[in-house]
Amino acid sequence: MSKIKIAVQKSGRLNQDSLKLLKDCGISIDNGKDQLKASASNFPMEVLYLRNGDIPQYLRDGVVDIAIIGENVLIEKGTDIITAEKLGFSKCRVSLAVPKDVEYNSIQDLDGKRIATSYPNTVIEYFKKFNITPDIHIINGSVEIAPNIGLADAICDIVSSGSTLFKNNLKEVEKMLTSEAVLAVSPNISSENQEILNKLQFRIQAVLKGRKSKYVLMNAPNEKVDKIISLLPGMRSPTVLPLAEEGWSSIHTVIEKNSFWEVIDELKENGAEGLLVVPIEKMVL
Ligand SMILES: Nc1ncnc2c1ncn2[C@@H]1O[C@H](COP(=O)(O)OP(=O)(O)OP(=O)(O)O)[C@@H](O)[C@H]1O
Ligand SMILES: O=P(O)(O)OC[C@H]1O[C@H](OP(=O)(O)OP(=O)(O)O)[C@H](O)[C@@H]1O
Ligand SMILES: [Mg+2]
Repeated sequence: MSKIKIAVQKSGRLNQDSLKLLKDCGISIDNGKDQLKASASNFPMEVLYLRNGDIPQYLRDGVVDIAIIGENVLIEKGTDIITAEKLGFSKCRVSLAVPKDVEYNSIQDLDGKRIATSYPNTVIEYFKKFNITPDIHIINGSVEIAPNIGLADAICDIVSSGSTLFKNNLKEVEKMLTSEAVLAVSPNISSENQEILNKLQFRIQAVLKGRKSKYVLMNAPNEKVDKIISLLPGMRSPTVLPLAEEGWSSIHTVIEKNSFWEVIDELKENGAEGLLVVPIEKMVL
């Protein structure tokens, strides 16, 4: 029987969340120490641990069928590769930054300036829109140090909290793109492995929907139930069950994770008591 080959980052920012996602999909991977290849014991899958930056080429060559990779790397090196699913972790942006004390009005200020980056194609594409040809210096790490050591006038790199920029006396001046981890697919995937991918994607979607939602339970006097239901931003109509105590009901529903805080005060004001918010492991609609 065929097995789908998935590339997961060997070490770095994506590694743990990628393995956690597979685990939450019910896939057990037999990991030996320092192994670069591992098999799943309960799903037709082989995991290859690779460098994030190398993955687009492996997908193109068909060495792997699918991968969990930073979207920004696909934009830089793999515009021909299909994104099957956004995975909701490793969120960041790719930005241009200049030294804090440099005056910056528009991107035209960077015309003729030296830009240090690990993402040359992304910079070239972005500058094309403004008819500027950047003077790019490719660096593969610690890009933020470049202006301080006189290697460049500006940088283009990943920004998340902004603390690396801050520590290096830089300010973000252009947000070029946003990125998160994605499930990418080789253009050469076989039809057999495409079927396995469909099964995996079904599981991933159920896990991601579960992560975005909460199961909410509360008690209320019967005469307040209709009003409370009207306040709940639910999936469908909530479940209402009678409590052992005469005249009281329990209301159950699923709501989007963050919307709970927006409605909690109103629910309480309208008679809801004993509210419970419970995580959801998987959700199939
Ligand atoms: N500070 C950050 N916050 C959130 N996401 C980030 C951050 N830095 C990087 N990422 C995302 O995680 C991905 C992997 O980053 P990481 O620094 O671990 O590896 P890398 O240096 O790009 O790759 P390689 O595996 O080739 O060494 C990036 O492509 C980006 O999508
Ligand atoms: O805005 P922040 O939250 O400070 O994050 C941004 C930093 O994170 C990444 O580096 P990472 O820590 O992955 O180190 P690396 O250069 O070794 O990949 C990125 O290259 C930035 O330097
Ligand atoms: Mg990094």
